[in-house]
Amino acid sequence: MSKQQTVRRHTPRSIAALDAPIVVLTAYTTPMARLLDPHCDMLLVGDSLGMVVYGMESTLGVSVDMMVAHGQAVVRGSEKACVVVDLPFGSYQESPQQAFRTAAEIMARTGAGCVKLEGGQEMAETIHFLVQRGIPVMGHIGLKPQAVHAHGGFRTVGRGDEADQVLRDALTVEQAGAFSVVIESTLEPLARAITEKLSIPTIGIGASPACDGQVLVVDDMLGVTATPPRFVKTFASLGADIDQAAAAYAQAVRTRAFPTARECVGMPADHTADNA
Ligand SMILES: Nc1nc(=O)c2c([nH]1)NC[C@@H]1CN(c3ccc(C(=O)N[C@@H](CCC(=O)O)C(=O)O)cc3)CN21
Ligand SMILES: CC(C)C(=O)C(=O)O
Repeated sequence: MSKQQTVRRHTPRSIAALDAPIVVLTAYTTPMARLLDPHCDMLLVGDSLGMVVYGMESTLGVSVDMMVAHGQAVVRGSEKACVVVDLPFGSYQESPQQAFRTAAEIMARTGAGCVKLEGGQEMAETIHFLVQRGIPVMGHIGLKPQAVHAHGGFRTVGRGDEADQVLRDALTVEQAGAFSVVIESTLEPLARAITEKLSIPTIGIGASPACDGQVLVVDDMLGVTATPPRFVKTFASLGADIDQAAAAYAQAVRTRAFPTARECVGMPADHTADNA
């Protein structure tokens, strides 16, 4: 976005080498990417955009073209953060070859330097296939929203016997060559065990402070989402601000308090002078 060449963008390699807590937020648009970029190590163009931006009930309806459009927007609006784009439902699960074609298309069309895909052991072969061919991959284990129907809803994963499977997932994802892994909606002891066993950074969402980094959906942390997941902390109340602003605008229009001369194009100078 900028003409200066001084800012070097984070890469999957430089992210994997960070030892401080890693700061990640989702972003879906250029103006939001511009605002978040100075503060984040990574920006995730998550397929959560189907729910957050488009009002879908799950992420299953998100297409490659939607991910490309929003991926392009976020790459344009950022210069320092590593941008990672989700592979959407149905675009990679069939085979490693299908995953490669989708990841290559997304990276070629957006300029993003890596992709994220959901899955543990069952996706190890696919992750390995991509990584061997030059595509850095971020894994995603625990609650996998694209498997919401198999999970039986958006719920905590890794209670009891399930914990062993999630730990195996983590180890195989690392072995397959992922540079980092998202852990979603798991209990603290499991997230801690995984983070201790892995040498790649773990990025938690609803997965405790034991992780190497944290990610939240930006609309959730800004207080825009009507009913966010329980693990969210809101750092602003933009939903309330927008409500107030819309109410003030509506009243100004209805009372003709807006626009005044200063907000009009091409008004004579003697009219605008009062408001200058
Ligand atoms: N706005 C938004 N924020 C997210 O973090 C998010 C999305 N959308 N969409 C994709 C996935 C789905 N995620 C979710 C969504 C809901 C819960 C949730 O409501 N969980 C319940 C607990 C339910 C249970 O354990 O039975 C909660 O109360 O937080 C969790 C993760 C996380 N991701
Ligand atoms: C919730 C995060 C981790 C995600 O995968 C998404 O935004 O789609």
